[in-house]
Amino acid sequence: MPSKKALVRRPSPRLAEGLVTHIEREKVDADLAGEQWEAYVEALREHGWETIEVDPADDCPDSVFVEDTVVMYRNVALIARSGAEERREETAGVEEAVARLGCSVNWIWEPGTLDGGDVLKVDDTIYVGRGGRTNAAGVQQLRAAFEPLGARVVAVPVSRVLHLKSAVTALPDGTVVGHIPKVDRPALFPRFLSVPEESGAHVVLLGGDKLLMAASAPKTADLLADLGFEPVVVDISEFEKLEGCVTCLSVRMRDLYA
Ligand SMILES: NC(=O)NCCC[C@H](N)C(=O)O
Repeated sequence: MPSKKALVRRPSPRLAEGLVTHIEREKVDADLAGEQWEAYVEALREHGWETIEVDPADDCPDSVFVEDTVVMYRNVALIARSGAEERREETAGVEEAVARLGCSVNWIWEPGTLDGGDVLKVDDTIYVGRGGRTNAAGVQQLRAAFEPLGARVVAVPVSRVLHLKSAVTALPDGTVVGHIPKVDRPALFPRFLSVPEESGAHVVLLGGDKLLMAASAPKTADLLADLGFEPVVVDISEFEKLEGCVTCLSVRMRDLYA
């Protein structure tokens, strides 16, 4: 049975200073964010995930968005190099955590930039968003790291949102879901389902038909339930104010060689 481990990282006391790029800044309630983070972690645990806390990075406001720091494929952890310089110090603790788990570690190097939020895996196809945070050299380095291991890397333009996974994610059957106004090229995905809300495009596969989703996408939750999936809903409003999604608050590790 595949392992179900997930990296998470406690919010920094400086969370409210996190970056915003495509939306207006709104005041973040740090206490509420802490409660929402605990509930998110609990939802992962309740569905069979062993959560592993990366050492906190209190000086890095965006460190809770741990998914951006590393891309996992099989047993290899590719440490990212964010397109936002402010986020580059976040990787040190993550590197230690993945090494402790026995992963092989590889790195995105200058001049490459890549955020984990730009990488969507659907079986052995790895879609990578070329956008504000991931550049062409980052795409090439991702290819060089993972194609020899059996992946096919498909580059996708991203201009309307922060990351590829802010625009699209995938259901357990591989269908890509996205809110059309935010997706540059829906035709690049072989099976695409349009959803009625922007945050409805963000699903975390918990196992089986269960999908972790944000409370801000009730119509999409209904649509997906009607298609036979089981939405598990968490409120992440304080992270959404910083352009965070359910996907970016953890790194799911399904294929660890352990
Ligand atoms: N993968 C993600 O969706 N990450 C969200 C990162 C939000 C953070 N405020 C940032 O701008 O980097």
